[in-house]
Amino acid sequence: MAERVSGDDTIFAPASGFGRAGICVIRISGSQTRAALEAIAGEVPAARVMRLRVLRDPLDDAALDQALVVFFPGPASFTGEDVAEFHIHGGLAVRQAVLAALSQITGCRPAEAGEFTRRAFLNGRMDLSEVEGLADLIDAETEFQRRQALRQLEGGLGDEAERWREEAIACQALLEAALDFADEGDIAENIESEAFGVALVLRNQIEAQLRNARRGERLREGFHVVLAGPPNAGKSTLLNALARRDVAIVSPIAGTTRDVIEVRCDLDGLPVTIVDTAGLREAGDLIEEEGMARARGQMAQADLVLWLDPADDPAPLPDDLGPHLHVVTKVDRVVAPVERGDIAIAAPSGEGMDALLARLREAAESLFGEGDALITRERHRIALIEACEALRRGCEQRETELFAEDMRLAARAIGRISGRVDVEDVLDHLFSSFCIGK
Ligand SMILES: Nc1nc2c(ncn2[C@@H]2O[C@H](COP(=O)(O)OP(=O)(O)OP(=O)(O)O)[C@@H](O)[C@H]2O)c(=O)[nH]1
Ligand SMILES: [K+]
Ligand SMILES: [Mg+2]
Repeated sequence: MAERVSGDDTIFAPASGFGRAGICVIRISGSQTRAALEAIAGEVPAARVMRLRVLRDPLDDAALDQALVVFFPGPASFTGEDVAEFHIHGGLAVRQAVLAALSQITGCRPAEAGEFTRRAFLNGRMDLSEVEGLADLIDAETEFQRRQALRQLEGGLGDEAERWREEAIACQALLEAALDFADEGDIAENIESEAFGVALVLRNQIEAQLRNARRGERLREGFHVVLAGPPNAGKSTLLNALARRDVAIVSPIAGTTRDVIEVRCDLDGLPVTIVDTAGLREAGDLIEEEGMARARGQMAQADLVLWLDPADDPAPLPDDLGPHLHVVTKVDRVVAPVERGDIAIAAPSGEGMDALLARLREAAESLFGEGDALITRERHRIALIEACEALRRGCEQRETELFAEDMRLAARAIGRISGRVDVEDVLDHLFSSFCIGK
């Protein structure tokens, strides 16, 4: 990532999506925000009140657009700095003209991806877990993802982690007090056993959340369903039916699909990624071999494999299949009722599709489970596992000093969640995942 020119720069960028639209919001943040408002909108409007203004080119005073203008003085703004928004007409030429006008203001430059949010973090307006919640909210594709992201943006994880961190610090303080009273045996012992109790309760609370961790992470990423089976089993036909669009090539030629094709679907709010793969068989050219290797790789990582087994040409289930549903396809091609498998479908006519969807939903729900997970990223999980380890080790120490040191380490590990410690490595990665203007 490029070095930032200077922390004092005033940055600007369109905050709404690209392309032609009714309105485009251009956001400005930094010490030159007032200057930019005066130069382009003619005045600095009262705080947090929208005003209709003609925007003008600061060089020749030519009108650029009619816009709604709003000013958020720092520190009570999104970034903590002076912030303004121009709600201009969303045409490409209008946007270009206003951005060009902003470039002419001394100290103003276009923002990098995530730079507004980075400033909000650095100015203490959001903690790291809230920044992640914001990133997830912008990326949320389904209702469940939206809810989880919003909870995190509102501090669901950050507040809890802060409470845990304070408990660990309180425990460390108790142990240090016990050291001070080391000469008076009873007092020291009582304090130490109180610390022991605090550490134990804390560890139980964190472990309870860790049990939900995979669920939170999987909800962010989506439930992974892999379609597998012999060539011509109807995998691509089923993918197209589930995606409700023509994503993959379907043909009567065995070995049509070679690459892995992924489609993200919304199953009543649950995010599901459906993966189509190359048909598995003995023979094949080099490309087909590679396709089958990829198919096997996908099957190994799947949350659920749908093994497709054509009614008119039975394909036995592989031995080492993990969680799966045995789906008999092309049931319209046989006269006798199908006696094998978990479910029977004919995707082109829609037969059995409602039942298949219900089974998929059941499987996804049992993975995602009930209730709300706080932990949504591997980063959180690793920090909390480390904290639990320090809490456990501390309780087993014979020396009070070592017990206290482990509590300090536990607090430090928990502190990584909100970005109080060791954040630099996370920051660049996280902010670069944002769009420009956020
Ligand atoms: N009659 C009938 N034909 C089907 C059904 N499902 C798929 N087909 C046909 O079966 C053929 C193979 O379907 P595909 O979806 O390409 O099969 P595939 O499993 O993706 O095949 P590969 O990509 O080659 O591994 C196509 O001609 C489909 O139209 C079905 O339920 N009934
Ligand atoms: K085919
Ligand atoms: Mg196919």
